[in-house]
Amino acid sequence: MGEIALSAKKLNVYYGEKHAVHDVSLDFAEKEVTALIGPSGCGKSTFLRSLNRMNDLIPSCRVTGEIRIGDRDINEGNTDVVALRKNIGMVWQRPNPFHKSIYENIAFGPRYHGIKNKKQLNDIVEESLRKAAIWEETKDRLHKSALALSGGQQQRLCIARAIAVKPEVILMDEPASALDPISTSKIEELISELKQDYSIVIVTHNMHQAARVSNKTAFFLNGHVVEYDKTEVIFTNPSEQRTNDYITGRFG
Ligand SMILES: Nc1ncnc2c1ncn2[C@@H]1O[C@H](COP(=O)(O)OP(=O)(O)OP(=O)(O)O)[C@@H](O)[C@H]1O
Repeated sequence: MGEIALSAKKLNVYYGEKHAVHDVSLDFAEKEVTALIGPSGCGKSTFLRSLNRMNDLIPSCRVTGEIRIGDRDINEGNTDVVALRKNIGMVWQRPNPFHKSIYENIAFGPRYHGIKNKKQLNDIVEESLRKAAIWEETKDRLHKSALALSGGQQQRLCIARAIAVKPEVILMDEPASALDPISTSKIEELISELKQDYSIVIVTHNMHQAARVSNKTAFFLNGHVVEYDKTEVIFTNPSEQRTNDYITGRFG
């Protein structure tokens, strides 16, 4: 494994009395894609959201354990959560562009974080859209509404928006599940490109997708991680019978 970008240690997540994630410890390597798979309700999204403290927004939610990035635990009280979410970006299941122009969707984050220079903002917009493989489709309509883009284009725009603030890690919660097959394959190609620069953690229901895009896979069941290994091992020679049963479609 390369350098560790992000690490969960004995992470537990509760919604009131409901214990949704049990004692999960996982290391995510720099510049690798890690897929989180498992049946509906097994805690994948809850775990993913805890990696940049998105669960803080849910009043009943309580988290124990550590999430380490570098030498810091993000669950410490003095964490700057805005800076944290700049460093660990998020792409959601449904594309959620702001009701603004394509340009403003991308420039918003860098501007919020203090970049005012117009040329610098222009460069960031172009670079982010290029990296998200949507520059050619948008360069002549940068000041038109982002909502006029197709769903697949909107999702690539949302990826560009996440990239624009220069994160180290990008979290993706089923980023292609609302898209058609062509848009899905564009997102998958993009993920393969992006891992040259970022660590990516992706929740997916689609096992073919996990097998295609990820280096490592964690199999979740009832809030526990049953098995975590190289993706090829999980899909061809898992150690646990429950992993084998899941990937061969016996349940879930
Ligand atoms: N906001 C919430 N309040 C209360 N319980 C919740 C909340 N969100 C999730 N849960 C519960 O926590 C458990 C884990 O849910 P989670 O959404 O993390 O699973 P998942 O594996 O991502 O499922 P899916 O694949 O269907 O999205 C489930 O039992 C779910 O009902």
